Amino acid sequence: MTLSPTAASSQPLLDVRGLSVRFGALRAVDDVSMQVVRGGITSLIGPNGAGKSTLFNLISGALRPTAGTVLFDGVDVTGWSPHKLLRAGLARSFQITNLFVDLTVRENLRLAAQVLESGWLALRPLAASHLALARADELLEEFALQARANDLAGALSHGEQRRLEIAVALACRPRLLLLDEPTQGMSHADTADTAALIKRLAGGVSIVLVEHDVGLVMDVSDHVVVLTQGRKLAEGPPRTVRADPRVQAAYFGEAATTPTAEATHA
Ligand SMILES: Nc1ncnc2c1ncn2[C@@H]1O[C@H](COP(=O)(O)OP(=O)(O)OP(=O)(O)O)[C@@H](O)[C@H]1O
Repeated sequence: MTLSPTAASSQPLLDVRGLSVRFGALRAVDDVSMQVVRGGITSLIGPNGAGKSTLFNLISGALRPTAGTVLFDGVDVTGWSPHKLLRAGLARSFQITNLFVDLTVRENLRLAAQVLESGWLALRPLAASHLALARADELLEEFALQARANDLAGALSHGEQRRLEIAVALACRPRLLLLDEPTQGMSHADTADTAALIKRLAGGVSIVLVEHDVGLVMDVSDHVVVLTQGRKLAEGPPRTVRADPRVQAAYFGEAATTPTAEATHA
């Protein structure tokens, strides 16, 4: 499927308008609007339970909103299935890895890349899927996973699995990539590598990042959106958001005023 390129390139790639969802009485996401421009990294931060993953679920089609719209490249994609969104160029990675642990690393990438192939080609035997195989090999190289290509995904280290997860999400060459806590559970070294990887990827794909590591967010982001209790509290460039007293009070707390935190994140 191709989205009609009616929009000027100055139009936001993603335009979320008044998005809401309730779970019973809980307004998990409450009238949130945000825009993602083409290129660069937009991060979504907020305390536990703020609604970050739920907002990702609404944007990526895993949940249907009770109100609001999602425009992707000018097209109303509200309520589209994750698969349909993926084919349109919107992919996501998950907080908990979503790999086929009993398949090899290359197989995981090849299966993900098959979305690239349309119509009858996709029904051909897997071995004949040349495009997908070529894309898998490209990603193995790009993500420095060649040495692990024939190992089961379940045998990878946690850091390698998270890296593979991002590679899988990129297999179909999306225009927008939603990354849900890519450094969760990672060592300090793996986190630093992931920050560098995210920066590098942003040259080719627009990224929306949910991340608890505020230092990483302030380092890699072009734009930061802060959620609390399902609502948008603030947004702007990292420095501006960091300095916003409402954000400091609601999210950063005391740490934001300490010299160490300022030196690290400002
Ligand atoms: N399927 C669901 N059913 C009921 N309540 C839910 C459901 N999913 C999320 N919630 C609730 O919605 C609120 C927002 O949760 P969400 O996971 O989006 O927050 P978050 O900002 O991603 O948190 P965290 O940083 O801990 O991952 C929380 O109160 C959570 O308990």
